[in-house]
Amino acid sequence: MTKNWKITSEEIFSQGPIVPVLVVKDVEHAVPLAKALIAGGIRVLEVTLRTPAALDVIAKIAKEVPDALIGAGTVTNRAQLKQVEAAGAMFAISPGMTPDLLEAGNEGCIALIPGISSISELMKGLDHGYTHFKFFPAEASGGVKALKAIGGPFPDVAFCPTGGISPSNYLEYLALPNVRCAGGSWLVPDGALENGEWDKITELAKQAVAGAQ
Ligand SMILES: O=C(O)C(=O)C[C@H](O)[C@H](O)COP(=O)(O)O
Repeated sequence: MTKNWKITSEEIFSQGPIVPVLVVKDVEHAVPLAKALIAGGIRVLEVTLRTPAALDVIAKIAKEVPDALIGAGTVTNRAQLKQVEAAGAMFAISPGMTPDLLEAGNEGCIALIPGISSISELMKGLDHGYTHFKFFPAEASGGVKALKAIGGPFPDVAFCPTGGISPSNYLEYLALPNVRCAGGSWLVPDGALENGEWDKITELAKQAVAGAQ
């Protein structure tokens, strides 16, 4: 299935091993946060639609931090996909999938990475022409063992697991052949963001990236 996406999901997955999942309440944090993560060696950013500021945060990063590959998380329906695309997101990630969201993703201009946590969902996604998925909630859905098992019948499907990933387990995920990158909120602890501890965020990013090399 040919898609009109500006950047493919494979290109997004191959930018680096870590995808920070960001919950940003204050639009003033957008640019310094993005710059702090980029200084730490991370390029792909997932700003979740969990706060009223999220669309403005995406727009600001898209405009002011050209080095970032800015995407939106928690995109659960067609309307949100349109909104994040208009805000300047270069990709969208969903914790799950619906037939309508999958169709909207195929019709849209930015890559959609649907979320799955079962084989049947994976097969629905494949039927709609998707090959790159979020595996969510990763730890609660069987974690590394589940992804290893899924790799048997579906060796060509690529995953970005999130949900319960931390410094203590992300390397086990990244060691799997069907895992291209791992995502999570651990890189930007709430306190560090609220207090504007940009150096600390850069340091956490550097450690995570260095560990994965
Ligand atoms: O908001 C979304 O769209 C999600 O799909 C969920 C996030 O990816 C996870 O909540 C991150 O999980 P933690 O790293 O355990 O905090």
